[in-house]
Amino acid sequence: MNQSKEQRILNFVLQNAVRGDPCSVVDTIDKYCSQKEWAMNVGCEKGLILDKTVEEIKPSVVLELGTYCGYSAIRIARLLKAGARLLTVEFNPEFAAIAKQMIEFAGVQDKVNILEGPSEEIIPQLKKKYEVDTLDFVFLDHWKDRYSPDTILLQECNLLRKGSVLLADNVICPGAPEFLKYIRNNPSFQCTNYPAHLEYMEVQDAMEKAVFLG
Ligand SMILES: O=C(NCCCCCn1ccc2cnccc21)c1cc(-c2ccc(F)cc2)cc(O)c1O
Ligand SMILES: [Mg+2]
Repeated sequence: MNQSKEQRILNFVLQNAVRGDPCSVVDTIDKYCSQKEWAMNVGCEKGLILDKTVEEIKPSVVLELGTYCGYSAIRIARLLKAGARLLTVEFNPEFAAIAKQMIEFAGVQDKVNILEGPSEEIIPQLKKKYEVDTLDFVFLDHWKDRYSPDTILLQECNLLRKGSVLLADNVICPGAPEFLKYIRNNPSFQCTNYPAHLEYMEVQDAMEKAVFLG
């Protein structure tokens, strides 16, 4: 049975990156996906916006929606302080299996917990099953039409506190118009837009940051 694109990306990392070095894994994925096969990693340009947001917040508890191959999970985890943890949600079992191997190869597995399933099922379990009190940082990178319902669900589940930061990928391409409408008209959020390019392409995209005001 021929390999998936995600398996090819993992194999390229296993053969070309440095085990235990998260930056080399990130750079190797970017090299493969810019030169050989496009893939929906957040990429290096938007990845820098993600890095700066994480470094600013210094979060203890992070939720990522949309693991894919683990690229952004590795970017986030490499910047987390000792004892901080990342919970990342992936509903595609093949992607979750690839991400697990990628995260282990990068050496950040002690900071990362991959939760398999749809966000609408996982989010209500975070407090009791995953011992989360509140979330310091949420990276939204899953189905674009789930960004606003899941933001509402996070509030309903009391998972946000004054100062919790949401960062959403792809608000221009593929786009998340309903999310932008919801979040920018909601007085409980302070929004900032970060124009950028779609990963590995000369196509306009942007990230949206939203700080929960409580
Ligand atoms: O679709 C994107 N991502 C989501 C993938 C599916 C997530 C499924 N999933 C994961 C966890 C989870 C939990 N609950 C429910 C569902 C869940 C995406 C697409 C593009 C893109 C594609 C083509 C193109 F021409 C231009 C741009 C670029 C990106 O950066 C993207 O992120
Ligand atoms: Mg994305």
